[in-house]
Amino acid sequence: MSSSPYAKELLVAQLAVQRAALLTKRVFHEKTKGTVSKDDASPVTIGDFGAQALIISALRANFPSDEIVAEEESSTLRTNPTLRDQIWALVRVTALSDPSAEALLGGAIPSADAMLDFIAEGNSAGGSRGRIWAIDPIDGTKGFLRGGQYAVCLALMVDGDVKVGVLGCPNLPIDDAAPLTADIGANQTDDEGRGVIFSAVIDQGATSRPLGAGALSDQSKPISMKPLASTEDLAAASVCESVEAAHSDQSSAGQIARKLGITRPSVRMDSQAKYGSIARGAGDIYLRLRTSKTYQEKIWDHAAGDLIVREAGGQVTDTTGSRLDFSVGRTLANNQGVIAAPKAVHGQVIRAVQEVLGL
Ligand SMILES: Nc1ncnc2c1ncn2[C@@H]1O[C@H](COP(=O)(O)O)[C@@H](O)[C@H]1OP(=O)(O)O
Ligand SMILES: [Mg+2]
Ligand SMILES: [Mg+2]
Ligand SMILES: [Mg+2]
Repeated sequence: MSSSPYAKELLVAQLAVQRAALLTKRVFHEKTKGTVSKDDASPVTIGDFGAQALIISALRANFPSDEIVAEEESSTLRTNPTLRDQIWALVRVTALSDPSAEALLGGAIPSADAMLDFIAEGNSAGGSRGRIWAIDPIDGTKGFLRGGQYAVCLALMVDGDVKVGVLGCPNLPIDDAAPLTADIGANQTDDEGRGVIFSAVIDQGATSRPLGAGALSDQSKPISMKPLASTEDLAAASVCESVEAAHSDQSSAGQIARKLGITRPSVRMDSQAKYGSIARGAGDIYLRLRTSKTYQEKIWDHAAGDLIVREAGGQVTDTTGSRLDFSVGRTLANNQGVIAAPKAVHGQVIRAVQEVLGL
């Protein structure tokens, strides 16, 4: 193993994300996905819980004293043995089908109860001190359920700063040069040519590699944002935004694009696949404009993507132009929305955002 900073964290994170992504793919092909509604009416499936259990067990085997902020909690499973057992069966069969990374990932989870305990360990309050991992086991659960884009997301923060970010995107093309496709309508789950892991380590650049099983042979390729520099470049840019109108103000995004001279319709896709897509130059700009004054973005929805885009030559801020602040807990309480774009044009994009939003 190379001795560059965070080499072990990167390797463990990639293997854990890969294994969790295999689990989610398995769930997609099952008839019962165990979908239940959470208190906020958003869906969660056996895939979300199972992926979170696998990632936390891998982190615990390697970094026992790190803190973990993860999206899902285990309390509903403790009173729902049927759901718990479905997840347990899935976790076991996935680990068996991915044997070659066993040594690094710490061996099998011993029991269903131990699995629930792992899921529950993602309850850190976050903050500005020490090593904290952020996990979104399935980001874009709605996209996942409809066969569109979703991402398995893992990031390490140290003293509030993201140092390592990994995104597993099972339904994106492996080919970094493949054009963007909108999420709705197309079945994007055929295995052929799809499945990619984006990674970044602070000051070491960003990469992509195919998502597979087991050991990671060296197939990482450096990725970079498209080098937009001029107003003409901007006019040909493509904008990525959420599928869900409730997650981002699509009408303001349309006005911003027009102000920048952009003529192409925006590409709507679920999840942090948007960050990965612009980081490899398949898209150019990610706009996320808040729709409510009360919703606070969650750190697990942005930490990995933020680093991957910045390491690929992009700039990521909120609509006021401030960097995303991962140091204040489980949410981005200090930020409003997200604007990600190639460095050279980010200022121009922010000006258009502020004119349209009246900031
Ligand atoms: N009102 C909201 N504004 C912005 N993001 C939201 C909102 N409600 C939920 N989300 C989160 O947006 C993420 C998906 O983003 P995208 O639209 O880019 O695919 C999900 O993690 C989802 O969280 P949750 O898991 O709680 O549903
Ligand atoms: Mg969710
Ligand atoms: Mg999410
Ligand atoms: Mg999620």
